[in-house]
Amino acid sequence: MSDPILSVHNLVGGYGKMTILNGTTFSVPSATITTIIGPNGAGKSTVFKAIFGLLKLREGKISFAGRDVTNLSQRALLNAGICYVPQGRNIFPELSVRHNIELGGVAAKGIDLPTRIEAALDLFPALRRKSTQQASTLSGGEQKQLEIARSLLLEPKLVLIDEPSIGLSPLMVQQTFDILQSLRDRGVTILMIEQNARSALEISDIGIVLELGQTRMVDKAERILNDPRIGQLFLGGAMEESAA
Ligand SMILES: Nc1ncnc2c1ncn2[C@@H]1O[C@H](COP(=O)(O)OP(=O)(O)OP(=O)(O)O)[C@@H](O)[C@H]1O
Repeated sequence: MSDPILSVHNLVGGYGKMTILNGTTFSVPSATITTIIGPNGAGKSTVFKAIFGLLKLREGKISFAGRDVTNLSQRALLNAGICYVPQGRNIFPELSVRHNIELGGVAAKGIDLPTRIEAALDLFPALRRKSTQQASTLSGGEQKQLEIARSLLLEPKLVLIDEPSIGLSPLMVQQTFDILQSLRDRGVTILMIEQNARSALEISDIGIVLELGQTRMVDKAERILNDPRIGQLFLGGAMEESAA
């Protein structure tokens, strides 16, 4: 496995007096898909907020591409090559598909925006077909693809993507995961959070199990998939259910 592009070490932080991250530590190898799984409330989204500078840490260190990026601003993190696709729908419904993609790059100086938009559309044939339509007319899966396309305009090295499969049909989930795999094959590192644990681990290189703000397991995704303890860790046996 390649060297880590991202390392988080002993992260401690939360909301007000509430501590959510309790010494979270893991590394993400370059050009892999790494998926974080864990029960509701484990702190998965909070880790992403910490990495993307949306949550000030009380302790810990985040290194990216050999550089300390702890508590940097979002602008600085975007410039460093990290982008973040949050949970839920985050598009501008009234604007066209193309215009939504363009917004991913407008703040950047000195980039060839039309070329980057074309490169993003090349990866998403459905978006190309509908590029002049209002984004509100896209299906849920296409809207998620639009968010991913927009996030690529700054040519990130690392994409943080939080539960991309929520609300999507199994076919759209598979299409979205296919896109993540093709990005990985182009050298982009993907760090994903997924409740749809089995499907996500099946396309991942590394799995991380987070519980109560602590890393319980980091291993090859295949080993996590086959680990009998995972069902128990999932409080309700999410893995067992999906395996049934
Ligand atoms: N802005 C906030 N203010 C206060 N508490 C919050 C905030 N965001 C999250 N929390 C709390 O922090 C804890 C961890 O939340 P987080 O969203 O990181 O968990 P998660 O593992 O991503 O869960 P899920 O799988 O349900 O999305 C939860 O108890 C949640 O209620």
